[in-house]
Amino acid sequence: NDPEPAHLSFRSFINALREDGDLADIDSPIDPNLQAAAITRLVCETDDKAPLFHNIIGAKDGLWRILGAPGGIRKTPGHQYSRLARHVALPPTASLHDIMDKMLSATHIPPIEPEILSTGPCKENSIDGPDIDLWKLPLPQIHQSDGGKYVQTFGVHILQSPDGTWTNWSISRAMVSSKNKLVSLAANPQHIRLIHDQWAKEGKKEIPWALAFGVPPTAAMAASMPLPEGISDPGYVGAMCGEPIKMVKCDTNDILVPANSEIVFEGTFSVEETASEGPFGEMHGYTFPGKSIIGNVHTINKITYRNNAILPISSCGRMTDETHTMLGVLAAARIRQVCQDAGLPIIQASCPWFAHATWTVLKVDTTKLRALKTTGKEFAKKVGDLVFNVKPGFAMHRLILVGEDIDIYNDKDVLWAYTTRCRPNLDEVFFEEVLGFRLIPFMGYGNGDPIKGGKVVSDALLPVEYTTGQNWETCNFKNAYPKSVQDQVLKDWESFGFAKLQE
Ligand SMILES: CC1=C(C(=O)O)[C@@H]2CC(C)(C)c3c(C)c(C)cc4c3N2[C@@]12C(=O)NC(=O)N=C2N4C[C@H](O)[C@H](O)[C@H](O)COP(=O)(O)O
Ligand SMILES: [K+]
Repeated sequence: NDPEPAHLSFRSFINALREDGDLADIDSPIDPNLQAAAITRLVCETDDKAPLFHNIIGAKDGLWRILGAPGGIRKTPGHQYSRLARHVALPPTASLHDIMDKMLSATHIPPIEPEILSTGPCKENSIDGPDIDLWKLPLPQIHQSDGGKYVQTFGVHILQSPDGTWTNWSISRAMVSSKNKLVSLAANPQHIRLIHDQWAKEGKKEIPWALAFGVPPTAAMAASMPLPEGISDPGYVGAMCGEPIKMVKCDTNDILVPANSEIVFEGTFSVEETASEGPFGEMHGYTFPGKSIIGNVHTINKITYRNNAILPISSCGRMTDETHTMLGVLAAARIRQVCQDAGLPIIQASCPWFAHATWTVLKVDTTKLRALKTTGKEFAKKVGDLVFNVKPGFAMHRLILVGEDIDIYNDKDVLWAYTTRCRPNLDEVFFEEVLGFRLIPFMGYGNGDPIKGGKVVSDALLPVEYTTGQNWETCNFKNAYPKSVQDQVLKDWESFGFAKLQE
């Protein structure tokens, strides 16, 4: 057991899940080829416990056990987001808004730089360059039609800008392309691509790189969040936690990795060497068999790992997995922050699971909105011009604006407002000149330009909310009857034979 708390140690996090009754310890022999990911996939589709596979077929010398669905949601009422909450030291009852607030909490405070230790648990075992043969490891096959073994679906890529002033953590998929190489998806506008291009401009051939698996959970959350360019994740996470993250230096380069990482791949990210990447079962729920693209190659020069190391995996696809609960939610969180920093009256943001991280719902403070003396058309254009031109907005293709009466974390509320208050076309502002997200099927496999346009701000605020405020009575039990009638109905409810009401 690690001395650090759950948000600072992957092992403590797993113990916390077990204490929450949110972990399935599986000792049966499980095949890393499809079986582990298939169990994880069904866990994601049924919101069940995170599976910890202790007996992976082919594992040896401590490589490896597998944890699935590290960022999944639960069906336990009031504890739906407890697995995410444990990532950021919040109680199991935390709401998505609380989790987003925590992840944004270091936005305007100084960083706390990491503490560099001489060694750590990630150094307990190692495999040196000439002995590295990834094919001998129990590599997971995540989906049957993936173009290769995606060993990387929840590790954190660590790269630095050429001048070393910026350290970036990010999650990006990577599959094994040879016995000591991976090939990753590193596309614009992601920072992994940006930093790659910075080194290319300096004429460098190989970029010092590390890929750390089983990092402190807060680090995995930051790696999944689009922080502003130049903001180093380690210092941001330190500021969020109120204490420095403990790091150690790689043996074969100067990259720092979290000291208690489960597994570390040390090596270089190639400026020029490419290989075929994909297809992969992606965040929007599709695999297009046989469709691969060109990815960039990472060469592994050394592997270090903890005793009985655990490889975390994300078996992503249809809702609900880490590409929705972390990629989507944390992009929405940053969109809220960007709007607030620009002085827009946005008080909350959400990323409904059914939209597979392509929609962000923005709750507007309509009192402040009315003070702007603006119209829906103008306001929608202002929001879109801002959000669709900054990195946090790149994956989102629809923004929906709603007023205070809508609980944006409740799908029924969001769809009620969208379907009844936003007149198609007239109440929508379209954006065809902004960066689009190729991975969405209507983009990459659609009718138009795969990486440009196809975005919209749907204004689900009625005109009266821009002038004098809501002038309607919602026709539901809570708003269409006097309190005395509601109280009587609730008092008699079960005695009339009706089922106990959910709180
Ligand atoms: C789009 C992505 C994936 C896909 O759908 O295949 C793939 C799936 C997996 C690995 C499961 C996955 C998980 C589990 C999580 C949590 C996030 C992602 C991914 N993968 C992708 C990827 O392969 N390429 C990519 O560009 N961004 C991805 N993100 C999102 C990024 O992490 C996020 O945008 C960060 O903000 C990036 O950091 P900065 O650049 O902002 O510093
Ligand atoms: K990041």
